[in-house]
Amino acid sequence: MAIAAWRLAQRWCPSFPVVQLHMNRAAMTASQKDFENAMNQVKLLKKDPGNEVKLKLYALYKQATEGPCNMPKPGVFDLINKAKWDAWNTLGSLPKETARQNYVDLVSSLSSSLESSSQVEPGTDRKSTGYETLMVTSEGGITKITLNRPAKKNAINVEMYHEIMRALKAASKDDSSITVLTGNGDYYSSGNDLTNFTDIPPGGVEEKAKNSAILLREFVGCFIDFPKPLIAVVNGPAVGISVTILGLFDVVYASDRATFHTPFSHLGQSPEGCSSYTFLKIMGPAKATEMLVFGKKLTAGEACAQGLVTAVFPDSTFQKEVWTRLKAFAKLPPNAMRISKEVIRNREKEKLHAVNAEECSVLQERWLSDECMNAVVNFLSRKSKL
Ligand SMILES: CCCC/C=C/CC(=O)SCCNC(=O)CCNC(=O)[C@H](O)C(C)(C)COP(=O)(O)OP(=O)(O)OC[C@H]1O[C@@H](n2cnc3c(N)ncnc32)[C@H](O)[C@@H]1OP(=O)(O)O
Repeated sequence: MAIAAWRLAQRWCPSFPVVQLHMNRAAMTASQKDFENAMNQVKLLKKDPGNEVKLKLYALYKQATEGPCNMPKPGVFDLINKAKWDAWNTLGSLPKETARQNYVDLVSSLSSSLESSSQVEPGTDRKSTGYETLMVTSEGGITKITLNRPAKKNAINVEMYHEIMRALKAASKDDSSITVLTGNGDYYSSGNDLTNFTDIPPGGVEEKAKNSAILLREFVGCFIDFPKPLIAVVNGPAVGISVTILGLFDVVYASDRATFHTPFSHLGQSPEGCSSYTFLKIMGPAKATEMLVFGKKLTAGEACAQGLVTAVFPDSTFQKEVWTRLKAFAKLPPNAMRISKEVIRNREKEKLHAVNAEECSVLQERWLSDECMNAVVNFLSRKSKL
């Protein structure tokens, strides 16, 4: 029974082994008082812990107070309640006491991780803390922004969109010469986190679509306006928005393990990241249509042949070869590089902002379509994958 509960808990809470350690050490279950304290602590958290954690907290709370989920499953379009139901239902027959303890432990690990992430690491000015979804370092003239949700294939949730914008703004002002974006783990990024669509505000799906279009426009705008050389180090497969914005990078290096996939039609969506303009310029309309309309997945070699990728390296030597080049670039005079980028890119900026605005407004409509909603529901209910 205890092993079953442990396995179950591991499934819904990746940090569970850590939590479990605390439990074993303390060899006790949380009292009702601990549980109530934890509930109060949640209200005091200074930072939003994100949807995934909120769903875990919800599920554990329900399990601890009501026991196993025996409510009828909400309809497919009732996205929020369905996500909540799924989270609770996943806990199966986890005993109430264990759920209560796990709730207390999760809140405690959450409070300490959110507190510590806002503290500056003593004795170093190289690693920027205060990011939940990224690792940001600055060293030897290179600011490196690493997408850091490997367990989710570096899917970009709302928090990550905001953090990337924050990191880019900081990098544009710091003393580095070049900026690099890469991914931690086996993926570069699986694109937009599809659970972003489940957090529906009081104004309903229309408000959600409007807010998402505003966020997307601002996000892509940061790439259009980024003033220093921006290099993508594509360490593995890239999907959706992580591919489209590559057209706004100055150089794209890829491992031969990387693939480039923009399955917008499959998802009932349409191109973003200015790809409806940049991809046509880079690879011509027919190849761009194969990717953006028909969702053709390119190998790194194909993406390189089509001009989206600058160079491809064998995965075994990828990091070594790429970083040797990047370190050499970072030694070049920074002002000359910035000004050259300005000369190359500036005349396109106005056009790119106009394209970005148009793409976002088309997408705002698309997100409300049955085609898009069905695709998201199918992914979230584990019925489909790319
Ligand atoms: C607000 C601005 C909006 C801008 C819009 C942009 C458009 C796009 O970016 S469209 C592209 C959207 N991305 C996808 O459709 C990818 C969906 N993911 C998949 O099809 C598969 O996960 C994968 C092919 C990428 C990987 O498959 P694999 O079998 O290797 O791994 P999984 O077990 O599926 O993944 C591990 C883990 O990660 C979760 N996950 C992966 N990608 C996403 C994602 N894009 N959104 C949400 N969650 C994702 C996956 O569910 C697994 O989670 P669990 O371990 O909890 O089951």
